[in-house]
Amino acid sequence: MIPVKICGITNLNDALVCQKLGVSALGFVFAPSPRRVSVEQVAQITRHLSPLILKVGVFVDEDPLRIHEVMEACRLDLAQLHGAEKPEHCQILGGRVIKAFRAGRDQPDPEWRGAPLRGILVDSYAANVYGGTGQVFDWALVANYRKLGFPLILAGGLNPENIGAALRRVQPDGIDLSSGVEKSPGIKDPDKIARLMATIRNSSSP
Ligand SMILES: O=C(O)c1ccccc1N[C@@H]1O[C@H](COP(=O)(O)O)[C@@H](O)[C@H]1O
Repeated sequence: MIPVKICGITNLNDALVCQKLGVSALGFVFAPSPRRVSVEQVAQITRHLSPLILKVGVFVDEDPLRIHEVMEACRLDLAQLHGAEKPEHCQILGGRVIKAFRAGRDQPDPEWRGAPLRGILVDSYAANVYGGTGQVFDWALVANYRKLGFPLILAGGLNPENIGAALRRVQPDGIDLSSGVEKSPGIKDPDKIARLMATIRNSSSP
């Protein structure tokens, strides 16, 4: 089954629901967002989670030394970078990085080839917002980013209704959802997550 990341977790209950439903990774947003969380909140949540689920911090143009501090304090496995960060950032973070590109907006410049990354994420572009837009982009644009040669995570407006089509069309190495599985900004909807996981499970059975 394809690895699933649910982003914008703000409370332990939502995190435990995701863990129980078989989600592979949880995202915590440390950038301006209706889903923004503090270091203290995330440290409290992650101490109750299985060591076998990945914990990911989401940052926008944050000082890499600060990111490192936050990752240590919150026991995070990876940093997901949504701003104008450069490959040097990823080096400082020991390569424990997923770099986000906004489809059609951020160019997959050659400087990223061979950068110390675990993978790239392709998200939608919306003016003045760095993520969590709830908007789908033209999936044909993914081809441009695949050329960088990293495992590719698809994001941007995914939800239980469109996930089947997205998997068939893009065949990503992972998917990332935030607003499409919420009741309201920052509060997840267990029914939507259960439907999402059931659809993915059915679409990956032989
Ligand atoms: O979720 C946020 O609020 C957010 C804020 C700033 C940067 C990234 C953010 N989340 C990431 O945005 C994409 C897509 O979200 P959506 O499914 O379209 O709502 C995803 O990669 C989240 O990790």
